[in-house]
Amino acid sequence: MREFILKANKAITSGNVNLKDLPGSCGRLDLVCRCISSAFFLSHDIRRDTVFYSVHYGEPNPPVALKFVGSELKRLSPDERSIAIFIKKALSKEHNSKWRESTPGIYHAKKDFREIVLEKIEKGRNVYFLHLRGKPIKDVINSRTYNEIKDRGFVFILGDHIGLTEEDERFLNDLKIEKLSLSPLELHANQCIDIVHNILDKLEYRR
Ligand SMILES: C[S@@+](CC[C@H](N)C(=O)[O-])C[C@H]1O[C@@H](n2cnc3c(N)ncnc32)[C@H](O)[C@@H]1O
Repeated sequence: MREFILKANKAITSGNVNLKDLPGSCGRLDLVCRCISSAFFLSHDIRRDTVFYSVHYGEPNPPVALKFVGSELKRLSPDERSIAIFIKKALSKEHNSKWRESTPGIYHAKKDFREIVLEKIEKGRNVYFLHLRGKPIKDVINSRTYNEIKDRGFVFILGDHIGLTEEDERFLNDLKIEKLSLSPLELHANQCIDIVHNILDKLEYRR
C-alpha cells in the first residue's frame, strides 16, 4: 500500500469551488488536483494500491480532510477540472469526525493533519516526510530494504507551495519521522508523487 498525505495550507474548505479559478479563489486547489492525478492515474488504469489524503486549511472552515481510495474510485478522470468537480461535491457535505463517503472512493471528515499522521504511526506504517534536505531516498528504500519493510505499507507526507509550518516539522521530528529527499532541486508536490511511484514501481517489479 502506498499512501500520501498532502497538507494544503490554503485549499478551500467549503463547496464554494469556482471551477474557473482553482488556483486563486480556491486556494491552490489546482495543486491538490494535480497531486491526485499523479497519485492515481496510469495510462488507461488506476493505481488501486494507493490512498491519497489532502488536508485543507483554507477558508472558511478549516481543517477539512479528504481521502481518496484507489481501489474504490469510479468515474474520476485525470484532468484537474474533473477532479475538482468531485472535490467540490465532497466539500459541499457536512463534515464530522468520522470518514463519510461522498462519491465512490472519496471520503470527507473534520480531521486535522496531525490526527491522520498519528493514525498511520499507530497502524505501524513506514511513514516518511518528503523534504528537500532529507536523506536521499535510495539510502533508505532500496533493493536491500524494500522486501523487509514493504508489508507495513508506505506513507509519504508532503507540503504544498508553502510547505509545512515549523510546528508541523517539529511535530514530525518528535515522532522520529524520517525526512527523505528525492532530488537536489526543489520540486512541485505532484512531481514528488510521480518520482516516489516510479522508485517503488522499479523495486516492486524489479526493473
Ligand atoms: C513546492 S514544494 C514546497 C516549497 C516550500 N516553499 C517549502 O519550503 O517547503 C512542495 C513539497 O514538495 C516536497 N518536495 C519538494 N522538493 C523536494 C525534494 N527535492 N525532495 C523531497 N521532497 C520535496 C516537500 O514535501 C515540499 O513541501
